[in-house]
Amino acid sequence: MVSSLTGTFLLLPAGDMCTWQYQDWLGKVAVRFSNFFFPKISNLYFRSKHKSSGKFLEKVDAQRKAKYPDRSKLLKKVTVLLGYDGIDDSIDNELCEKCNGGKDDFDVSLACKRFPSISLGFFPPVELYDEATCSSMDEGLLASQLYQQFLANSSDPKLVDPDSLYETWTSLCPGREDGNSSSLTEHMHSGSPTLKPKAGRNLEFHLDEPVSATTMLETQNTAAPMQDILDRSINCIPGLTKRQYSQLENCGFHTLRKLLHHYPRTYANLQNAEVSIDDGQYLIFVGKILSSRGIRAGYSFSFLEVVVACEVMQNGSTSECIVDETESRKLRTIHLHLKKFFRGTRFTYQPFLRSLESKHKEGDVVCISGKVRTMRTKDHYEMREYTLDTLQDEEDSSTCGKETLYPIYPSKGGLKPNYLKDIISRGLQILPPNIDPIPEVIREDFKLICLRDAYTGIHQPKNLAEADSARRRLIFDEFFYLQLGRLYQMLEGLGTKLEKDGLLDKYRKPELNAVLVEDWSTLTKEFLKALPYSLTPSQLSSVSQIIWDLKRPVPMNRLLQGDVGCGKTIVAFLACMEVIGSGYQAAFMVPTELLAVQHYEHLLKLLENMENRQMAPSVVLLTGSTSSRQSNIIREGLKNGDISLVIGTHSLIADKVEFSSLRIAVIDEQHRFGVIQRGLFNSKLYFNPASLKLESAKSDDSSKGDNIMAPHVLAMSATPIPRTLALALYGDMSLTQITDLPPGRIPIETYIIEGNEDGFEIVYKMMLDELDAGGKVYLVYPVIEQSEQLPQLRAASADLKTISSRFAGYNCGLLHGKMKSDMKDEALRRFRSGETNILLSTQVIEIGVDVPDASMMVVMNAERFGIAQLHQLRGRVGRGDRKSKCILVASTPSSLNRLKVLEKSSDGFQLASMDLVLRGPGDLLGKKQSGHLPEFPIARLEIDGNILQEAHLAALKILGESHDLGSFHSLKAELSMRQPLSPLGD
Ligand SMILES: Nc1ncnc2c1ncn2[C@@H]1O[C@H](COP(=O)(O)OP(=O)(O)OP(=O)(O)O)[C@@H](O)[C@H]1O
Repeated sequence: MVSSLTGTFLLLPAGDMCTWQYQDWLGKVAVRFSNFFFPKISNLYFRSKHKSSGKFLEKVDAQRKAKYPDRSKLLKKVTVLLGYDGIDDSIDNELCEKCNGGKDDFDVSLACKRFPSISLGFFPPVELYDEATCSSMDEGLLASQLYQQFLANSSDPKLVDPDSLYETWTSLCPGREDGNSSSLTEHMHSGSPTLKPKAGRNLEFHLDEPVSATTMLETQNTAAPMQDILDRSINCIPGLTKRQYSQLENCGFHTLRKLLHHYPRTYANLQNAEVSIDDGQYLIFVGKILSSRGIRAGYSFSFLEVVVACEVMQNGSTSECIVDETESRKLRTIHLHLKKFFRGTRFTYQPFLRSLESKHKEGDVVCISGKVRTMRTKDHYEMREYTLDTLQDEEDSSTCGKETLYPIYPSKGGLKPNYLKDIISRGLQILPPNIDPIPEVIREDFKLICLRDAYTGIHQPKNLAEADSARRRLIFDEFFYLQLGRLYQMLEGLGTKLEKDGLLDKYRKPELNAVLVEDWSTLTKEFLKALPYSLTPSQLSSVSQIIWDLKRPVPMNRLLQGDVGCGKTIVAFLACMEVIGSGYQAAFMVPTELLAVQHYEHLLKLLENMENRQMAPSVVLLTGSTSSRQSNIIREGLKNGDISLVIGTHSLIADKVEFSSLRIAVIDEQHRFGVIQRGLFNSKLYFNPASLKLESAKSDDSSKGDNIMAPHVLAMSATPIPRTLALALYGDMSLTQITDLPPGRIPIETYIIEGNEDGFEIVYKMMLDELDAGGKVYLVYPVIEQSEQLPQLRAASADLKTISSRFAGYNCGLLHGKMKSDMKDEALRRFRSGETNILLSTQVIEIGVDVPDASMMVVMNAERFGIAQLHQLRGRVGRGDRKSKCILVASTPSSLNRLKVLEKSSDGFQLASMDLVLRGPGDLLGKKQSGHLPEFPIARLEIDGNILQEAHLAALKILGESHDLGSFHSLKAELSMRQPLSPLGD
């Protein structure tokens, strides 16, 4: 094997070797080079059986003037000749074995002497750099520059410590440490002095020496694409070990962006240790370094201990006390022991420890902040979590310790807050200044700080004001890209510039356009005539706005909001009629079968009332309970266009369901559908011109030039979500609100009653009165069956017997989610028709159930429900002209207060806003629905509504200038890096 390989090797001309693409090897070899490789290879060389490898080592030496990759290439060959698969293999096997336990008696310096191409300390100690890091460093632009600096400085034989690599990094990207926000690129462009390593210290750079032309060019090239650094793998952070890298990866920190978006939970406001020092406090001190020692404490364990002496007040006195010499005696000296621990044999080498020690010089004045722990000896404290800043002089110390915020991070996936803090701070150091995709003019207009300052400000704020502006900028970003993405998608669907400008104009001016009833399609007008009531002004204007949208060659994405029972369904039916009247199809998707059946029956009844019955479109019901034979017929009808309107559950989004010419998708209770379900629904609902069968039926011009348009989407929400939330979910701001209730509605009387014996007597008495007066009663329970774990909860099934015997003269029915579909329909039908007078139910009735003459609702264990949910439930009564009551039975006196808001208010918007503030948007939409919200890691919709509005305006401004973002390359790139957005707000 060796000989054959040797043969191959010798045939290769040296020139070829120089051109080989061994970039990835460069990193790998760099990793191993100074730590294991030279001693090991040399060691192996001295074994007689590997004499041939010696020749190649000599060849390596002969190539000493060649570029580094060529030498590394040769070294790799040597390992292969020695019988290993490569350097990795050799290290992982025999070489590591020695490293871990065997006595390594080989004198490295001898090898260096013999082969001058081998220089020790050529690279930073490789223990802390894994292969991945190095190869990615090699790819990274900043990294490559740094790498070049190291190569250029290769003559320095000093072994360097791992931390210093990122010190160098910092010096390449001057950061906030020195308060200087100027950038490397700024230096380059302004022609100001450039960065170059200081002679003799390969990890320091200063500004007064020119760099070579190559470095200059590289640096200039690096300037433009810097914003993509955020989406690079976290292994671009220097100093990350392989273990750290995989730990972070496992916890979801795949990119630098993900890491930097792990925001502090809060900030501890560090105080000067003026009064007392207690265990676990976060404090700030200014003092002088007394000593710095790197200590080898075991075979594979070492630590650095820096002792700092600080003067603090005697307990009980404050700085103001020092007015004269005598008073100043009240000062006492304490000793802080700053400790950093290292595990691993490689950290026990003396050069490493000496180099750590040398970072902290005796007599340096430093500012230390962090968590203190008292030690046994009086006035001695230990700090393991700390930040240390060396002050220029003692005067500096006066500015220290005024107010310093110490970020407290949430832990993630087992990674400790302090560990994350450290990694994040390293991540911040490699951020170049030019990462901001948002143009300066927008930043100025909306008074935003730049992105790099925002990241620094949120993670390492100097004061609360800085943290606050950072937070504002980051929230702005969360909203801005959401809005930009939505609007961009909408513009993409449009053909001409005029149309695009028109759309943007529409969103700039919130006043809505409407189509007069006269201009509605004939079918819509006929259907309107068949209604047993007149539309309320709000319903009428909602239909007119929607029809205006339907006539435009832009897919509508509109949310129809309205308080419970305000009559949204009829508005959606009219929109469907308009589309059908123009020769297209409509789909109406609801979350439950119960609701699908109800809507279907309701619509059929209305269509029956139509004067011109021939005009009535074909309507079908498709749910999970539809027989497969029936489903096949329905699918066929939808495909060939025979069916105009389908009402159904999520069966509508099944793969098999195809439409001939779907033009509108109505999604009732839209937030009840999962993200994936809605995505599927959107993607499949594309108008298919090939199978257009109803072309001849077109009666208006709404379809001109739009035969490849996505269907309009009308989402409805019975949960009256506040405007900010709606805007966040629907960046295009197509929001229609029904603000009035149908006439004749009498406000529901709400009572909060404690569920004790007396309380229930009152409740039963009120129920009996209602039943005697001819009313119908819903009894709502939190659970179906009684459970041993929660005996205090009343259960619907268990209560059936009790209630039936208590109200012997009246019929009771049961309705819950576990019942079969037809049983549920039957239970509701009997209640609607009056065959049953009391319906014991779970929250299954919460959504959309419409029994207009139901006049009383009693909610058991009402404290188990959210405010918005109770409001929804309460909306099941009071839907007709009968005076209705809602009784909320609270099982504990403490929960009475929370429920009282429902007694006072019947305004769904007000109650929902309250819920939003109290519990956040996820809870408002129900726990299962929280995933529907776009990710807002830092923004709080309930308090950041104004920023959302600004972000919307900024997005309009940007797109107004460039519809396809062609003039904003960085923004476009940023947008594409963020999650693709669906038209429904996911
Ligand atoms: N303009 C109107 N005049 C009189 N009654 C109306 C009017 N509009 C709707 N209704 C009736 O009001 C009741 C509630 O309407 P609908 O079910 O559409 O409300 P909704 O907004 O969908 O309520 P929910 O949020 O509970 O689903 C229905 O019985 C409906 O027939």
